[in-house]
Amino acid sequence: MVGSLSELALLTPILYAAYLLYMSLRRRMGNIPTVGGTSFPVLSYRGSFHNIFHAAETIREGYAKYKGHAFKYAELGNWRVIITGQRQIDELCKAPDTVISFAEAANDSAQIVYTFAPEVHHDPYHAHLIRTQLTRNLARIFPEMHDELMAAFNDEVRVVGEDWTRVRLKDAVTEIGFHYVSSMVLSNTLIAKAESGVLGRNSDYCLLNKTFTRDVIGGAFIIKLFPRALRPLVSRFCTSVPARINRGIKHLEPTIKERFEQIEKHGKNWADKPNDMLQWLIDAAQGKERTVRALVLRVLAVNFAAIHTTSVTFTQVMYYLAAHPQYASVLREEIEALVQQEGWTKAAVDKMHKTDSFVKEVQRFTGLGAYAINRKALKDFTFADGTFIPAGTMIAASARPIHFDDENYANPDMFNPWRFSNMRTDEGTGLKYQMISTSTQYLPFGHGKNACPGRFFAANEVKAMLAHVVMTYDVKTVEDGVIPPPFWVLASLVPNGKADVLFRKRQT
Ligand code: HEM
Repeated sequence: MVGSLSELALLTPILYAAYLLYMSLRRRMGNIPTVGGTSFPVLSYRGSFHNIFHAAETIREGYAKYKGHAFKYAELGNWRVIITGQRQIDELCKAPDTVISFAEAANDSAQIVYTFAPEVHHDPYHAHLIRTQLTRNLARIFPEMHDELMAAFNDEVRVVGEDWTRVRLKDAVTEIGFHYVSSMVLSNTLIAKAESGVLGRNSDYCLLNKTFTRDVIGGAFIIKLFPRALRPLVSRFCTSVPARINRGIKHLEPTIKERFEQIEKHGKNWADKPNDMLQWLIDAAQGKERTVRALVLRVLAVNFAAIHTTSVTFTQVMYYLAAHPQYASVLREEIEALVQQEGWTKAAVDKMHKTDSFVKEVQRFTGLGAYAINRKALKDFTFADGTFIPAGTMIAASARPIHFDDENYANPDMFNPWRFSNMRTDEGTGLKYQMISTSTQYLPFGHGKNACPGRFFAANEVKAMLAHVVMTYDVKTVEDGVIPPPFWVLASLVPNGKADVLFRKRQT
C-alpha cells in the first residue's frame, strides 16, 4: 500500500505535466491534425520512433487525408508540420527570414554552430560564392573538371575487353563525385602540381571528404540528445567532427599558406592565379575569416553541400539507366550530335535536353527525401487559410506526394524519361522544364529564395557524368530491369549502397 501511494505521488506530477503539455499543444497547434501517431504527450514518443523509418509513409498518408492543408507528425524531440498546398508552399518560401528561417532549420538539423562554427551558420558567404562566382565560371572551368571526370571513371570502372564488369555503384560514384567537386574547389593545376602528394588524389583527404557528411549528421544527432549548455563539450569530446576538421587543416594548410604568400608577393592578381573555389573564398574572406582554420571550414562546408547530394543523385540516375538500358540509344543520339558540333563543353551539356529530362525525371521519382523546404518558424506565423504555426515549429513541404500527384504529373507512377523534354517542345517553352527550374510542384532543389545555389553546377555535373557513361559504356542491372531497393531513414531516401551495376565497353 505504501509502495503504491509513493508511486502515485511520483506519477501524479508527471501525468499533470503531460496533461499541461498536451493542452498547450492543443491550444497552439490544435487546428493541425496529427498523422503517424497520437499528439498525446509521452504516447507521441511512440509515433516519433515509428517515424524514424516510416516518415515517408506518414507523409504520404497525411497528404492523402489532408491535401491542400497542413498536418503534423512527431520527429524525435519535436513536431514537424507538413504543408501540402501550392499556395501554402509559396507563402512559406516568401515569408521573411526573420519569421520563417532556412538557416535556423539547417542549424537545427546539422548543428552547424557546433559541427562547423558559429560564423558558418551566421554568415554563409560560401553559399553566396556558389551562387555567383561558381555559376559564372562554370563554362571556364568545365574542361578541367571533365578531364578529372574521365580520369576518375577510368580508375573506378575498369572494363576489360568485351566482358561485363561488376561495379559497386555507390562507392564508385561517391569517389567520382569527390574528384569532380574537388577539381572545382582546388583547380586541377594545383592537384596536378602536387603529383606525388596530390591533394585531390590523396586517399586520406579523399576519405575525409567522402565521409564528412556522415560525420556531421551523426555528430549532430548526438549533440541534439544533450541540453544546450552541454553541447559545446559534447561536440568536442563525443563526436568525430573536430578530429576530421584537424585532418582537413593538415591537408589544406600548405596550399592556403602558399596562396597567402602569392598575394603578399603579387597583390590580388598574378599570372597563374587559380580560378577555383578556394581562391574565391580567400578573395572574399574578411577579418577572422582570413585564417587557415576558417577557410578550411568553408572548404569542408562546400564539400558537405556538394559531394553527398550529387553522388546520391547520380547513383539514382545510374540505377534508373541500368534498369532501363533501352533509353541509352536515345541519349547517345542527342549527345553524339552535340559533342560533334561543340566538343565536350558546358554549352554542349546545356543543350542536352533529353539528358536533362532523364535526370530531372529520376529526381522527381527519388529526390533527396519525402519532404523539402525545411524551415523553422522564429515567430508565430499564420497562413492565408488560417493555419496557425507557433514560433519554434519545424515546417516543410510534402515533396514526394506532390511529385506523385496526378494533378501535377500525368501518369505519375510511370518513369517517363522524356516527360520534361516533351513538355519543353509541347508548350514551346525552354526554361520552365529544365532541371535547374524549381516550382511548387517540383522540389528536389527546394524552391524560392533559398533554393539550392549549387544546382547550376550540380545539373552540369550530373548531366556530364551521364553523358560520359552512355558514350563510353553499356550498363545494366544485375537482375534485368530491377532497381536495387533504396531505404528510408527519417525522411531521407538513401540509394542502395550494396548493389552492383554491370558495365562493359560500349558495343553500338
Ligand atoms: C543534385 C545535387 C543537389 C541537390 C539535390 C541539392 C539540394 C538542395 C536542397 C534541397 C537545398 C535546400 C533548399 C531549400 O530548402 O529551399 C540545398 C541547399 C544548398 N545547396 Fe544544394 N543540392 C545539390 C547540389 C549542391 C551542390 C553541388 C552545391 C555546391 C556546389 C550545393 C550547395 C548548397 C548550399 C550552399 C545550400 C544552402 C543554401 C543557403 O544557404 O541558402 N548543393 N541543396
